[in-house]
Amino acid sequence: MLKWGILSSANITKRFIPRLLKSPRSQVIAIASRSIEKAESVAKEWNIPKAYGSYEELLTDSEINVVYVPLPNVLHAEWAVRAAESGKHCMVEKPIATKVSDVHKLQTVAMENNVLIVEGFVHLCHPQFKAIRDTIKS
Ligand SMILES: NC(=O)C1=CN([C@@H]2O[C@H](COP(=O)(O)OP(=O)(O)OC[C@H]3O[C@@H](n4cnc5c(N)ncnc54)[C@H](OP(=O)(O)O)[C@@H]3O)[C@@H](O)[C@H]2O)C=CC1
Ligand SMILES: O=C1OC[C@@H](O)[C@H](O)[C@H]1O
Repeated sequence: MLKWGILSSANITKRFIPRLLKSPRSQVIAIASRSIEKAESVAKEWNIPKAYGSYEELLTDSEINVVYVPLPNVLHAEWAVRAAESGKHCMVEKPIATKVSDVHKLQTVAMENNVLIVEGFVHLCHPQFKAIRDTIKS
């Protein structure tokens, strides 16, 4: 079972959380925000059991085994590293990082901590790219 912790009350969580709640393989355990009031408000909206007033606190929750990182792009690598170092798998919003050196760091930290770090690269599944692939093949 994927037991998710969500880092922030980003707008995209309004689209991500309802999809997760439909998945039989996922449970949303906690949400964190820099503001405990915001975290509690999002938690109440979606019946998420735990709310934290800092991202650090969420990463200490041993019930969570995968973290969703929808922070501003420049913070993706830092928090993916911190999640991996806390022993948690990580799904990072696109772009996974803003520097090639950070991508290399993510590869290293994932291997060292035996976790997966994946990018939520929505465009791979977009119909327009399927159409391009189909056109190239034909
Ligand atoms: N896959 C997809 O289809 C889409 C992906 N995205 C990606 O998702 C990510 C989030 O986008 P979006 O939802 O628009 O982001 P928002 O600006 O709505 O949210 C980002 C959140 O990050 C937190 N945060 C932490 N530090 C800062 C800071 N210094 N300044 C501002 N916010 C901060 C805030 O949460 P809090 O206050 O709760 O701590 C804030 O709500 C981006 O990486 C974007 O590229 C966006 C749209 C679609
Ligand atoms: O990456 C994206 O894909 C889906 C869009 O709705 C979103 O605005 C964009 O950031």
